Amino acid sequence: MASSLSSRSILNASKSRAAWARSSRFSTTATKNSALKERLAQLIPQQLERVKAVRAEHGAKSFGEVKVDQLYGGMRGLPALIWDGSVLDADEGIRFRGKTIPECQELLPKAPGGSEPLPEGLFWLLLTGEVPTQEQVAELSKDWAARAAIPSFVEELLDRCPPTLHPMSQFSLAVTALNHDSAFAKAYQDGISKKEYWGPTFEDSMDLIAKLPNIAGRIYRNVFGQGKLPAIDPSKDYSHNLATLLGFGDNEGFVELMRLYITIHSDHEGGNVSAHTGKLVGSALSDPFLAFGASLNGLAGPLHGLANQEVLLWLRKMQNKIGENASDEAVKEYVWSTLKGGQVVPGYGHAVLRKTDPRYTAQREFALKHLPDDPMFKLVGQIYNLVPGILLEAGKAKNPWPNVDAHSGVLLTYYGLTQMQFYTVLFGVSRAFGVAAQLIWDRALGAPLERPKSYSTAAIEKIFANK
Ligand SMILES: CC(=O)SCCNC(=O)CCNC(=O)[C@H](O)C(C)(C)COP(=O)(O)OP(=O)(O)OC[C@H]1O[C@@H](n2cnc3c(N)ncnc32)[C@H](O)[C@@H]1OP(=O)(O)O
Ligand SMILES: O=C([O-])CC(=O)C(=O)O
Repeated sequence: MASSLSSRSILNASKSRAAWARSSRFSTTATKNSALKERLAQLIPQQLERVKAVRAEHGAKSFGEVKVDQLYGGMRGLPALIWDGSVLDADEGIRFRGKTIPECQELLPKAPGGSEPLPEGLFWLLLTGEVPTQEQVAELSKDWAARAAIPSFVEELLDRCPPTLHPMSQFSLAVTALNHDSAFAKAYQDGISKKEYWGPTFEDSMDLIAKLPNIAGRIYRNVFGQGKLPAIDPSKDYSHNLATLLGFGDNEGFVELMRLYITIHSDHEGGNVSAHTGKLVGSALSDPFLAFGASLNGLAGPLHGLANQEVLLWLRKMQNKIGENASDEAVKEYVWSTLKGGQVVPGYGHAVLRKTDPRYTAQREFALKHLPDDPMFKLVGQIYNLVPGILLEAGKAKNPWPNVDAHSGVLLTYYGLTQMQFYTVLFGVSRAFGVAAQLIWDRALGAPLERPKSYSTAAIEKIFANK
């Protein structure tokens, strides 16, 4: 009785959802059989065979020992996940499907007149391992523009948020609410076969990425009072549209920055907080909106994506305290006072990297080209010359070098996007690319529910009592 009641209420809910969708102005007009989806459909059987072969040959082999310290120490270095889009080397930094950032900058298609890679191409690369053609990338831009509208209830939800609610909380709320129209959730309720999971996951992922500029733009304009949101232009690329929705579409430098920014922040292998959270939540067959909403809540932490906001706050506080054009001695003293106050120097250190983050270097090169004389850029350079030495002297941080977040805020500030509380939203727009690509593959390869084993301290004491 209870189960028939609950299935009736699920049925009613899905009927009213369908009625709502018909009545709302939301509709997906995108190409359903895109070239990207067709290419994936060709690649999936090959990858299934490849994984089967790897497991048959190596499945029973050990990957090394696990130390008790790793359980207490945030699982550093623990081999625990499969993530195909990118791999992080401690010294060299990230490679997207085997390609470094400079290689991606060289090989991926560009906008006419532009010199930074289009993130559409990066998404294609993350998903297929292949560099797309200009035409394939242009089709993706059009597809995303066609899917960009957000349901009116999500617009209302955002419009009702108090401007004091952090932009990342608003972002996560809106992305989670997109689950209302999830193709995967609907297909699951309709009894889709496991073998078909990847199809609606692909559609949801494409919708997710496509709708992020409208969500980000609406949050920005609501919170910072920047006027009415313009429409998406189907003839423009994703980054150009994002820039337009934020009010910077006429600034070609900012548009180029968005292309670079979204490309380099997209993916950082699978163990970082936002990527792993998305994969974990997706493993329960929560749809991509629920999974990526969870990713965003992780990205919103100050030790992860929020560090780009923290860097700017820290720089501003420094300037208030010691003035602009401060001497090296004054900057050093300020850095030491941060450490002595028991705080971290934001933008420095990393859980895996042991050298300067190549994403930092890519942004520095962008700055050298577009804003070489900017005083904040010069301050970032001054800090780069001083902080690693101080962190080494302090003796705790395993990596004294800057990460991606040490540089991004200064570039945004230069172009007039000065509201630092918004910075992590842009990181989130980009991170959707990497998380979505892996969610699609996880469903295509039948990745199981994640459920590692945990231990209590008492259990560890007992295990090693007589050893
Ligand atoms: C996109 C990204 O997520 S990139 C990272 C963004 N985050 C930041 O920039 C925040 C500043 N950096 C940090 O807090 C750290 O370096 C993290 C969180 C990124 C990495 O953490 P871990 O892997 O634990 O670093 P590590 O093993 O080097 O930490 C050892 C000690 O050095 C400290 N440490 C590490 N980096 C810093 C730093 N930038 N400033 C001060 N202390 C630091 C740690 O807090 C830790 O102290 P504890 O022993 O008192 O707990
Ligand atoms: O790799 C990490 O742990 C953090 C990071 O730089 C990212 O997620 O971009």
